[in-house]
Amino acid sequence: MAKTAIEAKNLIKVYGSGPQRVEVLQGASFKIAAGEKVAIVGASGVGKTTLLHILGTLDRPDQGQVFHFGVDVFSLSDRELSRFRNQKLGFVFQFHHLLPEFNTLENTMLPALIAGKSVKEARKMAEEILERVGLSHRLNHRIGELSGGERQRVAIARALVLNPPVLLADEPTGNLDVKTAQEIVKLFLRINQTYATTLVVVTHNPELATQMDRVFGLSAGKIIELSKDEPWPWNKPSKE
Ligand SMILES: Nc1ncnc2c1ncn2[C@@H]1O[C@H](COP(=O)(O)OP(=O)(O)OP(=O)(O)O)[C@@H](O)[C@H]1O
Repeated sequence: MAKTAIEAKNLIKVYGSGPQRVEVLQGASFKIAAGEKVAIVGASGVGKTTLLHILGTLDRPDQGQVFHFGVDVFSLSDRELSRFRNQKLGFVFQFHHLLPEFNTLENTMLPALIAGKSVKEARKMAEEILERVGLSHRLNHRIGELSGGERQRVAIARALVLNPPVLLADEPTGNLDVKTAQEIVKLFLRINQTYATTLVVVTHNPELATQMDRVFGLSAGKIIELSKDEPWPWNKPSKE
């Protein structure tokens, strides 16, 4: 059986207090195998981004644990955690968060430089992954000179430059037209096949969600595994 890449145990996360109190996660637990592709879906505001940030150690749960390949990540020191995030996780955000004053190549090199690679090594790694995502002809373009789909591909290349075992993506097709979104879906599938990268994708896009191995629904603070063939609970027609 495949190794467990990510295990979430009884995650609890509450924002605010008094009337502002929102119990976002109320005991979310699940396991994701190494090399698996999982979508997280759910109604707007239900807590998907919060959950993804906790899985990616960008935010901490109030209670519960997250293990990446058996490592209890929130038991690491801040320094160890930064290193872990840089080397073991790739992030793709809805609004790509690229640095506009730098070009495609420089943006992609950045995680490798932070990891201590030489400029020469970082450049080679960035060029390789940019070729993989079909951007070899845009290396010297600044971010503002790229299309939405190209920017998202730079963001994916940057997330993958150190070949992390886990890629976390938040609405990666959210701002793209249908055709460009389909290209990004294909790219994710190719990356998963080529590098056996474990993929966790938060999305409202059914086309992306149903291409994953499993679909997790976040509802009332808990994770339920959904069948890909039935309408998801919040999409069911109302009985009235
Ligand atoms: N820093 C915060 N302080 C207080 N409340 C917050 C904070 N971050 C998120 N929330 C609240 O927690 C809930 C979950 O937010 P989250 O962004 O995780 O939802 P989501 O499922 O990703 O939503 P969407 O699909 O609309 O992007 C929302 O009700 C939101 O208003």
